[in-house]
Amino acid sequence: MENKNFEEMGDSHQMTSLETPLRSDAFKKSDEEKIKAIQQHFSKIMEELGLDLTDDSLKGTPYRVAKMYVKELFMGLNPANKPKLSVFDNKYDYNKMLVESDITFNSSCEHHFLPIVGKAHVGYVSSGKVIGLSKINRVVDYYAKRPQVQERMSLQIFNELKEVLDTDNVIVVVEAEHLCVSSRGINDKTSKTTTIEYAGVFKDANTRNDFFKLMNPK
Ligand SMILES: Nc1nc2c(ncn2[C@@H]2O[C@H](COP(=O)(O)OP(=O)(O)OP(=O)(O)O)[C@@H](O)[C@H]2O)c(=O)[nH]1
Ligand SMILES: [Zn+2]
Repeated sequence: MENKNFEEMGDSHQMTSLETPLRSDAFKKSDEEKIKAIQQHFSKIMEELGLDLTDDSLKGTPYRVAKMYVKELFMGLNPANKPKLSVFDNKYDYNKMLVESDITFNSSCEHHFLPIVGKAHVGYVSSGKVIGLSKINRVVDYYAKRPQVQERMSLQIFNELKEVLDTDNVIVVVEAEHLCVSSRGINDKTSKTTTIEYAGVFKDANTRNDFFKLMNPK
C-alpha cells in the first residue's frame, strides 16, 4: 500500500505516538504472502515447543493461525480494510447527544498477544453531520483488530470519529478485560480497565454525566 492511499484513508502515515508502530514495508507483501510466511514461522514455534506436526489435529494449525492473524485478529493493521464510514447531513436537526453503548469488541494485547475483550461506549453531538450507527461499531472493530494497548485504541477511535463527523463533540469510554492480567501473570479474574477520552461539549461535567447515565441506564 502506498503512503498516498494510507493518507487518504485518514490513518495518517506520519509517525506519532497515536499510531500503531508499523514498518515502512508493512504492505509490500500481499495477505497470501504474509499467511505463507507466518505459517512457516509458526511451524517453527510449534516444533520448538516439541509438538509433532505430522499429527492429524496439529498439522493444519500453522496455516490456521497465520490466516487468523492476517484475515481476522489483525486485519485492522491494513488500511485497505478500513470500513467506509457513511456520514449524512443532519437534515432533521437532531442536536442533542447520540449514545451508542455496549459495543462489544475483541482485541489483542500487543505485549503478550492475548485477547482484550470488552465494550466501547461512544457519544457525540452533531456539528452538522451524522454517521450511520453501524459505522460506529465498525470503527471500534477496525481499531480493535490490531495488536493494541487500550489507551491507544481508545484514542484512535476517538480521533477517527472526530475527523469523520467533523466535530470535537465526541466521547469514548472503553471497558475491558485483559487476558494477560486475568489468565496468566497476576491471574486477577475480576479487575477491569477503563479508559476515557472526550472533547468539545463533553468537557462540561454535566454533559459527561448525562452521557454516563445514558451509557448505563440502570
Ligand atoms: N498500559 C497498558 N498496559 C498494558 C496493556 N495491556 C497489557 N499491559 C501491561 O503491559 C505490561 C508489560 O509488562 P512486562 O513487565 O514487560 O511484562 P510481564 O513480565 O509479562 O508482566 P506481568 O503481566 O506483570 O507478568 C504488563 O503490566 C501488562 O499488564 C494496556 O492496554 N495498557
Ligand atoms: Zn498483555
